[in-house]
Amino acid sequence: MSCRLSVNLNKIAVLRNSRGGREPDILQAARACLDAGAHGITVHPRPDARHARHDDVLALAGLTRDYGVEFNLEGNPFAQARDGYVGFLRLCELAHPAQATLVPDDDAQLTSDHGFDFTRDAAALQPLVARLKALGCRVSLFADAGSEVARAAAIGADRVELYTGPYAEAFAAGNAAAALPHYARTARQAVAAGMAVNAGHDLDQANLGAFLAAVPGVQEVSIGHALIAEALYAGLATTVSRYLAIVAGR
Ligand SMILES: CC(=O)[C@@H](O)[C@H](O)COP(=O)(O)O
Ligand SMILES: NCC(=O)COP(=O)(O)O
Repeated sequence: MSCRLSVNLNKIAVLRNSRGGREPDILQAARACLDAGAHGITVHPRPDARHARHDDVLALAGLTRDYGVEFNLEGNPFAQARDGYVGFLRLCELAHPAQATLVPDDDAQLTSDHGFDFTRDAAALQPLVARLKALGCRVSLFADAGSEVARAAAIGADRVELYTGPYAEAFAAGNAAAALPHYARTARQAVAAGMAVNAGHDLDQANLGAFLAAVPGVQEVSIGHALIAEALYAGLATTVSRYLAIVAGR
């Protein structure tokens, strides 16, 4: 099966949140991605609500249900509920995402930057994975290349999502050939343990092809930061032309 693309809309929410109000509208962005053929939508709400918020999650859950596509909700299942954030498990109970991707990032992190330590975290993860599966969610665990992914299967995970940040860095430095075998080996181990493989973080139009060519069996990539940046460049010329037409007609 070919790889599926889930578009992460966190950055649309960041831009909107920077001004308050509704623009850019995360639902309009989601519709544009899905109308263009994207296979699903991802968001990664964080407890401080700097990205997608609780209301975005519920609205996107409805929209993706209407489109009949996958909604992938990412988050740290250990983060405490607090003002404005009900906690990841509760959010999954409310939104019923098709896929829940568990990511061990803490509040101080700018963005996700590592996968789980499956040996250390197994006992804590197992009941949470079971609860999510009882809700009907496919469960994916964020994993570093080279980590003990076979243990993720023992925890009950359906998939692992390979954290591709280090690959993206290596690619930018011209060292992709050194990094890719670690990802390929980890992907094979995951499949041998009975799971499927997703991948994400800092993937872009430049580095994605080489990754998919080298890493077997990747079923889904979730891409946000670079995709939204690339979309800005792709759309700026058209948009500037439209403004020029308006000011020229004054
Ligand atoms: C798990 C992962 O890698 C993504 O959810 C990523 O964290 C999204 O990017 P931002 O943190 O920049 O929103
Ligand atoms: N799971 C990775 C994701 O959703 C998007 O990560 P990025 O492309 O914003 O780095």
